[in-house]
Amino acid sequence: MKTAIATVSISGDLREKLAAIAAAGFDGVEIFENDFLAFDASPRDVGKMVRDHGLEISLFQPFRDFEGMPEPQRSRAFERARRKFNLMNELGTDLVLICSNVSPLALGGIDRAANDLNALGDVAKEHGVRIGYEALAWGRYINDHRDAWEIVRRADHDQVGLILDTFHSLARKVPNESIRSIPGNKIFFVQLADAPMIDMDLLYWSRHFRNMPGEGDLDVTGFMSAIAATGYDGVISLEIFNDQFRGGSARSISQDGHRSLVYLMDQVRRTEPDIKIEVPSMPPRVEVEGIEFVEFAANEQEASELGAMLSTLGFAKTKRHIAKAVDLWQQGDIRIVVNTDQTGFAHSSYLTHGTNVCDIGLKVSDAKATVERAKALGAAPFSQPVGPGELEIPAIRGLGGGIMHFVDRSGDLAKVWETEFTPLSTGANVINAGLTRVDHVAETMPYEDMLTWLLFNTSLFDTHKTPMVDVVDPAGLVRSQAIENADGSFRVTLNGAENARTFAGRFLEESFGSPVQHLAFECHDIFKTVEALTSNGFKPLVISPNYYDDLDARFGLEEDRMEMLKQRGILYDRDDQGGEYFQLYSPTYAEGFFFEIVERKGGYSGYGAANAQFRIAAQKRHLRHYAMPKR
Ligand SMILES: O=C(O)c1ccc(O)c(O)c1
Ligand SMILES: [Mg+2]
Repeated sequence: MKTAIATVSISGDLREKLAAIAAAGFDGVEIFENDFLAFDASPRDVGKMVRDHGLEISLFQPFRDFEGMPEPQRSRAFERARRKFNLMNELGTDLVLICSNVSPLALGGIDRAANDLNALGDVAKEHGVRIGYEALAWGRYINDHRDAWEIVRRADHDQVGLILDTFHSLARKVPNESIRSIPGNKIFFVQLADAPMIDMDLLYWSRHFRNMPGEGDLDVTGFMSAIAATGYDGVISLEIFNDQFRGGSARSISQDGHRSLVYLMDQVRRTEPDIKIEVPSMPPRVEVEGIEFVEFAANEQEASELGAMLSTLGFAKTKRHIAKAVDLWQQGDIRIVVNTDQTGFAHSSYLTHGTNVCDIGLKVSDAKATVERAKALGAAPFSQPVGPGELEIPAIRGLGGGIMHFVDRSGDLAKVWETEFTPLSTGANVINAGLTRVDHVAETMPYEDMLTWLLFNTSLFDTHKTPMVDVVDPAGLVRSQAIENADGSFRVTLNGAENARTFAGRFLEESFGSPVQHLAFECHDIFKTVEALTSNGFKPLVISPNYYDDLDARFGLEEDRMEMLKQRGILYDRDDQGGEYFQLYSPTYAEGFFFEIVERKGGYSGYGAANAQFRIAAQKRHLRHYAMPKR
């Protein structure tokens, strides 16, 4: 499998783009003509620059409005093509993409187009180049790969083949199965892009909203499986027109691109086991069974404030690490680790971000295999020296500067809490509040990084994404999307902040990019839980009475029930099947970190999106009214 990416897909000038593309591990590039035109080096020098980066020019594109023109435009188009073939010779590439004609002058007619391509095939042969014909979804007459293939078939020329682009085919819902009858050697090139399902003009959708395979909603895997079935063994190339990518980090977008291709081909291999697909073998997507622990990095002072908050939530400090200043707090199946050690990763995380979640431990089916798959997908393994009596726990670097550890049921790893920790005599008079497990981990990132997070999580773990929802903060929009496994034992919400004045954006800025902004714990009887919390001295976030008036209007709850919610500051939601969701929020801590307590009833599977706006407004009021702990 040879991989490539079009230069349009990422930001920078041509030199910056090439450096990022090479670093991400691609074999080649599609030179988008405008990137070449805007660059001030000769075609020969550009060709050399590409090869000096260890890349090849897999394709030159696009050549527009060629087939089916009347005279004199037809002759002009041939002349134009000759000029570009000369340019390709100098660049050192032998394949050009001709996209279907969009000109109002075009005459149409399948045989006319086939004849033109056949005649151009002769010219191409003189120059030692090949032509690939692609149907644009908005082409004037040709906008379906089945018609483009018919033209290529009738052109019947060795130099003329078909280029398939997932976007054009899937956006128009052309069945993937139609690809299987095309001979693989007549497919000259394959371009891949995904896109979110939005009802929009095709051209606008294509030019602004494409994203990497796996980041959108199109069946790119089905498409690629059909391609694989034709015997195609050429380049697979990303051609992504995306507004955020154009302005994003060239390095990280290129890395995502490479990850998306490895992930895609791994999926294809699993759905088409009989087809030979060259992709490094790797373990399948990892089954996550739950969250084993969440670790905070802190200093002594802030650890005691955090501890006070945990106590009001009903956690007990149960264990201390055998060698380090690391405490374990527990309630139900929840483990919170508070690390104030002056050495190691947690300490450097504290120095960078202040008190923050620096590490998340996941319970997985196979911890070693998780790291192996992560490495195959381009993630970095993590390790630090282990002291006497400590275990080597498989780990990787996550996004946003944190790390992730993986434990499974096998051998020593299952006993890490007994091996590395010694029990403390708690004695404290904290009342257990009935919190049973981590319901979800909520991560905040700049909006333009959301897809990176989405791909990272869904390519590594056996999870799916939920539809994106808009959350209105008084200062701007926050987009929110969840990643979950099938039984809900692993849920992460991604919250993309559009600006730094939103509650989420402010947290990111103040914490220097620390991603985990809140932890939500599950309980099974929120009213009982509140009783225990109150005895522990917990003070919930204060919600506006207006919220409860509206709640009453919307759901018509019984009066006492309504009063109970209002008195206790509990937010409420109900789905169409009658499933119910109860949410209670802690005050904010430090730079806007907080805890949430939720109860799900009757199969409610969402996150209370309808309540988020009112919760955020309350949190912002809280930030204004109460002095935050200073450091
Ligand atoms: O948007 C376009 O014009 C355009 C050009 C070339 C392509 O390969 C393509 O898929 C789209
Ligand atoms: Mg294309």
